[in-house]
Amino acid sequence: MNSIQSNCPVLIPESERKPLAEIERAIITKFRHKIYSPFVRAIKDFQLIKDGDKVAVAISGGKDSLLMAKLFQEFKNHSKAKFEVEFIVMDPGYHPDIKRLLIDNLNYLNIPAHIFDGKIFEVVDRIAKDYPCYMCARMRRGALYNKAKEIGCNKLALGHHYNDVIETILLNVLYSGNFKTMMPKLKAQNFEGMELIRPMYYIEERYIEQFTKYAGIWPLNCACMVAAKKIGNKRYEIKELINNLKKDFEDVEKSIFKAAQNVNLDSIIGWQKGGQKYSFLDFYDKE
Ligand SMILES: Nc1ncnc2c1ncn2[C@@H]1O[C@H](COP(=O)(O)OP(=O)(O)OP(=O)(O)O)[C@@H](O)[C@H]1O
Repeated sequence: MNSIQSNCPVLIPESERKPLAEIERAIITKFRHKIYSPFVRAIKDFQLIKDGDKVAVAISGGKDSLLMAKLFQEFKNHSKAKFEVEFIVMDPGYHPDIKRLLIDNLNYLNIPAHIFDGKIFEVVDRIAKDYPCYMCARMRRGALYNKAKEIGCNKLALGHHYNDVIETILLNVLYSGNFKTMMPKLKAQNFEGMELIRPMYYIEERYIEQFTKYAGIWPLNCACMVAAKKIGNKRYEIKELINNLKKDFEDVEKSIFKAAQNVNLDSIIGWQKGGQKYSFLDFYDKE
């Protein structure tokens, strides 16, 4: 657990880093339709932010959450919503070179963040060698909620995007035999009063990549020091599967995404709600 892994896809910038003012302007001009508008639309559609909210924007240093931080700054400058924003970064035990790159990006992009140590890689490597990702994700979520709460926030924003949602649906169907999507918001189970929000829900990953390359930023990618290439695999396989499906059916992603908004309970055998299991038979003779 001591080297930076090298097997992940790397985003290569198109050019030198653009000046900050240009990057910020591009969010609301060049990338308005592809990025800024879907961000605002998700906030409105799913009622992600209310007046008086204090949102902790969680930044890993990857392309998605760096952009999310800038989107929040733009949204705060341009909308009438009365809310506060804090930026939080948990260092899970990044390689020193990775951490340097992360801090350099935050400084360059003018994102004032609370950076705190999570020591998660070390613990996960010690106690959960065989299932590091599950453990890491759980510990990370807990650490982020804790920090958000400590600095007075009631919401935690994560940088999951449109393609994460689609891949999650397919991963569940194909590998777990259930139909579950990633929710645009949910109430934290162990942190009373806290909510998790995903304002990048409608933003397609290819546009995040385009933006990042355009801005000339080198984001962190796969900074994990524990599971190396091992885990990302299922997600990469699903990505490849979807890309293959798209060759024959261009709108396949839209269909998968929409499937979670159009579930017809009259044509479902069984489902769960609030931890309780139901069967169509429970209702069959009553109808
Ligand atoms: N170390 C961290 N500190 C703060 N937030 C984090 C950290 N790791 C993950 N997150 C949050 O959780 C989200 C999902 O994490 P995941 O590892 O799946 O990221 P990702 O898909 O690679 O996105 P990103 O490009 O933002 O890293 C991130 O977008 C970010 O909001």
